[in-house]
Amino acid sequence: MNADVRRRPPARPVTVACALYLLVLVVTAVAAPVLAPYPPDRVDLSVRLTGPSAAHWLGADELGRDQLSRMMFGARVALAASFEAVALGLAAGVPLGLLVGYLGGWWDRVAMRLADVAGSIPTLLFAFAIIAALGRGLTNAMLAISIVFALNLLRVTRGAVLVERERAYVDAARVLGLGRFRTMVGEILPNVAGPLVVQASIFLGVAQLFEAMLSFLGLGVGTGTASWGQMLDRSRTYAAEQPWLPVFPGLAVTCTVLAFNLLGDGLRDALGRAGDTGLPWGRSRRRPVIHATGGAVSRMALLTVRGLDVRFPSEDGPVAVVDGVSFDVAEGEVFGLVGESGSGKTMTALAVAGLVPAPGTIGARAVRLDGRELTGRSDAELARVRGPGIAMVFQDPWDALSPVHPVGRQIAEPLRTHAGLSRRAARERAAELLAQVGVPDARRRLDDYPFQFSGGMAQRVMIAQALACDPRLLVADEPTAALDVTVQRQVLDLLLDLRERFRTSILLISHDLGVVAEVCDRVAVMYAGQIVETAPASRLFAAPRHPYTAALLAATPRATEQVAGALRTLPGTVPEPGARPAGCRFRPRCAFAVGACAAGPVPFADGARCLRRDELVLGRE
Ligand SMILES: Nc1ncnc2c1ncn2[C@@H]1O[C@H](COP(=O)(O)OP(=O)(O)OP(=O)(O)O)[C@@H](O)[C@H]1O
Repeated sequence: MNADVRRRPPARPVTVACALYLLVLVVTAVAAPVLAPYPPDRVDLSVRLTGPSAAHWLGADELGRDQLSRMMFGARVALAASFEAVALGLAAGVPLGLLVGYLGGWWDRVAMRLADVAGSIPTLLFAFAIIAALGRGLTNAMLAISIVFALNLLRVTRGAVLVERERAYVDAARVLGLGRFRTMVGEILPNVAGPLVVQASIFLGVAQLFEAMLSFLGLGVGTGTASWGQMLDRSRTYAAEQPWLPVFPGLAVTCTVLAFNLLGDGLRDALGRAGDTGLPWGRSRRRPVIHATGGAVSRMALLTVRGLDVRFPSEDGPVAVVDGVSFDVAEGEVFGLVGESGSGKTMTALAVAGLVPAPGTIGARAVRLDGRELTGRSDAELARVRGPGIAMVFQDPWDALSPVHPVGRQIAEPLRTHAGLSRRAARERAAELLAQVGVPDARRRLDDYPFQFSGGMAQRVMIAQALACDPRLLVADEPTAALDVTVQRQVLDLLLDLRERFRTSILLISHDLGVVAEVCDRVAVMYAGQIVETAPASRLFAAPRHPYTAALLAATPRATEQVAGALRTLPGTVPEPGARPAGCRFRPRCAFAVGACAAGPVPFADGARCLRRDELVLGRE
């Protein structure tokens, strides 16, 4: 893996620009008494209603007051009001949301019904009511806005807490004897901080807009104080005489609201990309996703898994849906996982990638990919490994591809995230990948949506996306189950072909024993979360050793026929070494051919033995 692949995704330029703008605004507001060229209230009737000039860069108002100075002091009002409203909203909404989300029950029901009632009243109307009750003034106006914010933040916090409280680390905290307060504040709150930060930054923009509106209506700051809303209000009367008057305060309000909103957007994207969990902040980022349980490991394989467990909490305690699974996948090998539905195949694959859904927990003595230990890594660290190290192809391509984005963008996304490619370079590479997986007219099809592709073609798109960062291991979970037989064959051929070209190892999960017999080098059979037998494909299907494997084969007559077909023994002679058969295109190391490339597990002369259709390997077993 090259150094580029590990780089953090760069922040979007627009987010950086917004952050810079807001920084300049804060500095200007704080240093307004020093930076402003004139006192904000200095009257000079000689320059009354003049436009921008060298002495007054933004012109002067109807009393000859310097517009630039008033704008600078107005920034103080705007920011102070916004921060006041959002701080009050956070102070009331977050603890309440944390409490009702964590405690649930009638606390939750009462709080949410009250929030529903309050939420049904329009914000401005609510503000008018509070101002009518408490009197005019910026503090009262912002108090009204902060109540609305608090209700919104209560909902956001509660929603996030409902997700978090079901996670295993909360159970672990309880087991450790942490009290409710410490669990809520020390464990859950840091994990819900991400969406709250994003929401708060968006509310800062909203508060700014409300401050301007209320001041414009004369309900905010007192008439003497410089504020952008008041400047806009005054400019209405004199706009015909001096059209510049509303331009700068209007621009300031628009830019500031936009900047807060775009900053919130940027933060949401950045936080989402960093963790892939939607709630990536806080302690879970530092918590290991796969817990190491100790033990020795082989150093030979590309993927080594030892003692892998996946547990889900249940009323009777944690249930192991994957129980002490161990296997190796060699470089360039196709390793099959078979077993009945619910035996734990998908969970095994998800656990290897650290993607088991909450509240599942993963434990392993070792999960080593290409020499790198994955146990003990946080979710953010694993997210960086997934694209370049492990990629996944799922059963249903339409489910796994976003329906609202063109496929080109979906293939380019991991390239931009993991490899840090520019938009143009990622698009170029996406076109190459689409062509490599056999999508005709690839460049033109980059702008098509998934629904415009047939099943087989959509599966190819997903394979292209999975291959975008040259993964060392491709996990294919029932990649052909949703496809008809002809297309199945093409997709399997494609996977094998890609394995040959890129030496990608494949962990293939399938119900279809015929497919597994044809394409896998070795196969592990799973039953009730455990691997009961692992063997080379030919041996496993020809002479199953475990009764469950035999029963599995016997229970699927169609597959038995297919397997038998794949392993059919043909009378033949051992050809001369070096004679490469026409049909044997998968493996360079296969130097022999037998008839029409469909030999069985019968030893030939010199110990040669055809272990698979299309393949003859000398002395493999
Ligand atoms: N979110 C979850 N919470 C609790 N148990 C789960 C969850 N997801 C899966 N399981 C359980 O884990 C076990 C293994 O599921 P898994 O999806 O790995 O099976 P599988 O062998 O891949 O089956 P299939 O071939 O039908 O996909 C099943 O008993 C399933 O019910």
